[in-house]
Amino acid sequence: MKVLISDSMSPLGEKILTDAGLEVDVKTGLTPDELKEVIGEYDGLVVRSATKATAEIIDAAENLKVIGRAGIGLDNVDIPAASQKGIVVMNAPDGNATTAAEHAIGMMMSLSRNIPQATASMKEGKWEKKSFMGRELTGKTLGIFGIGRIGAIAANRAQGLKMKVIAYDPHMPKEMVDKLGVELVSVEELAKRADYITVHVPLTKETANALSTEFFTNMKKDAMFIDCARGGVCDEEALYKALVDGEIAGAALDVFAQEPTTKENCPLLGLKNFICTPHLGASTTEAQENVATAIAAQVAEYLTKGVVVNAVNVPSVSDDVLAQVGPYINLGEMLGSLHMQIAKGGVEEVSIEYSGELAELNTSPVTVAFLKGLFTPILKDAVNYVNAPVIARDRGIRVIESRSDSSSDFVNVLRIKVVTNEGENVLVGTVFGKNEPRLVRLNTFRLEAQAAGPMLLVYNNDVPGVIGALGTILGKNGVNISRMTVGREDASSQNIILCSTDSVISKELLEEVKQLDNIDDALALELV
Ligand SMILES: NC(=O)C1=CN([C@@H]2O[C@H](COP(=O)(O)OP(=O)(O)OC[C@H]3O[C@@H](n4cnc5c(N)ncnc54)[C@H](O)[C@@H]3O)[C@@H](O)[C@H]2O)C=CC1
Ligand SMILES: O=C(O)C(=O)COP(=O)(O)O
Repeated sequence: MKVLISDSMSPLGEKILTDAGLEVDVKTGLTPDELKEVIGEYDGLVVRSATKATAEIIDAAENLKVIGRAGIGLDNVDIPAASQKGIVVMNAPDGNATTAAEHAIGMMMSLSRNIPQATASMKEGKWEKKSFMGRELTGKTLGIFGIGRIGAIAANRAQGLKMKVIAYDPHMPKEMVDKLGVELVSVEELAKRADYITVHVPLTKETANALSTEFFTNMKKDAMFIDCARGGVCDEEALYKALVDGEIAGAALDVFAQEPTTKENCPLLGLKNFICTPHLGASTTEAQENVATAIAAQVAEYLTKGVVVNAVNVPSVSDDVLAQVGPYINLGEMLGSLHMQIAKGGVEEVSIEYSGELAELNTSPVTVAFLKGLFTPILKDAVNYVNAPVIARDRGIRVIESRSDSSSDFVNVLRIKVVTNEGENVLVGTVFGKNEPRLVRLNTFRLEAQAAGPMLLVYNNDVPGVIGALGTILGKNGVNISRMTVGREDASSQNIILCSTDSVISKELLEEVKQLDNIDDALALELV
């Protein structure tokens, strides 16, 4: 079998693949057309972030069985297209965390002491001692936006530099953050108190452009901003304005909305108080050896033995188990994703009840799939079918499983309650036919919904005219409703409406929907 390594990578990865008996070609810098031409020859493709494994490439990949990402982010891989072709997509989410955190600390020091600017000045033949007055880090406050793996390492290193560390992460329980010696604060407090802000969240629906004018205006005028996580989390136009208007003193970016980045597509590059690196967060020998060896071992294991490790689109279970519980794995993952999207506050406890015939099966892969679904909206590519239970444990989330052999209305029922620090939700699902997952209860509302793709969930009063008004406003905004289910609450005048739409509901449209008469609340949901 043949594997193509299409991005620059530690040679240790290639060695692992050839030692496993695979034929390996290393061809970096291929154009999309060149890749499309050769991809048909390969059973495996190993990438970093430069190669774009688009639907078109995947379509041309006649023999491809696995795509391995040496690193975390899978933004460059069309996962639904791969899943549709039965191609396993896997990543190596652990190997570069320390290196990425160190890069953020390096950026903080460079900003504080004007190291890049002073280097450039000396190289121009100048000796500008007075222009580059710096600032000490000791005693200053570092604010961490997203305290997961990398955020926690950055916190630890900053504490070593005698900094006070505060963090904002609405999905992290306070006790876990306390254990790191870090104070958990609101997003406003983070902006207002920190002397330096460093970003360590994935790009999700919730984090896209989350750091914008309001955040920068709340920051101290002499504070500095660092983002080594993902382009698109920080609104680059707002950052530009904040730097020019003196709302903040400096900024450092390693990641950009558009990469590769130039002065033409990113005016920040023209500012003196802005420093940058070309997505170097994971680029150390150590991290590259970690991720290359991990992904090569995973790809070799799959191609030679059929064993799936760290896949984001295929559960790690045998074919026998998959044949029995496969449809419930899809149901579990769907309920997990919906739960996180409707939950308010940080998750503390999950109770999963298996009833009916399902109670007699090996349901542990369903629990894992539920947890993967639960974390995907907030952690994105960092969660997979292997590490989801570990993430739950590390976040102090209690996972309680129970079984009952009776199920009221359906042959099989999966009932899942998620408790957060702000309340709880119950979702009930079942599988119709061979593989048709359905949501049949959302808290007290009974319904029968085929949840998929972009959706709009509306809580409304059960009075005439609501559906008409909703249809009109979506229609006016060019949003087509492909399916609509109304859920009734027993013995009350409340309804829910779940619409599947052909396009994603924008924030602005969602606000308009919320303003309609007799609508109490509305949420834009998405299942990918
Ligand atoms: N520049 C580079 O080369 C590299 C960038 N990265 C990126 O760094 C980021 C962080 O990676 P990890 O720490 O491994 O991920 P992680 O999944 O361990 O942590 C992410 C944290 O963000 C939190 N979060 C999610 N939504 C949030 C929100 N709306 N507000 C505040 N916090 C929120 C989560 O609860 C979680 O604790 C990812 O985007 C990853 O792709 C990772 C490696 C290298
Ligand atoms: O692992 C990640 O998510 C990264 O951002 C690193 O990207 P790279 O492998 O350096 O192209």
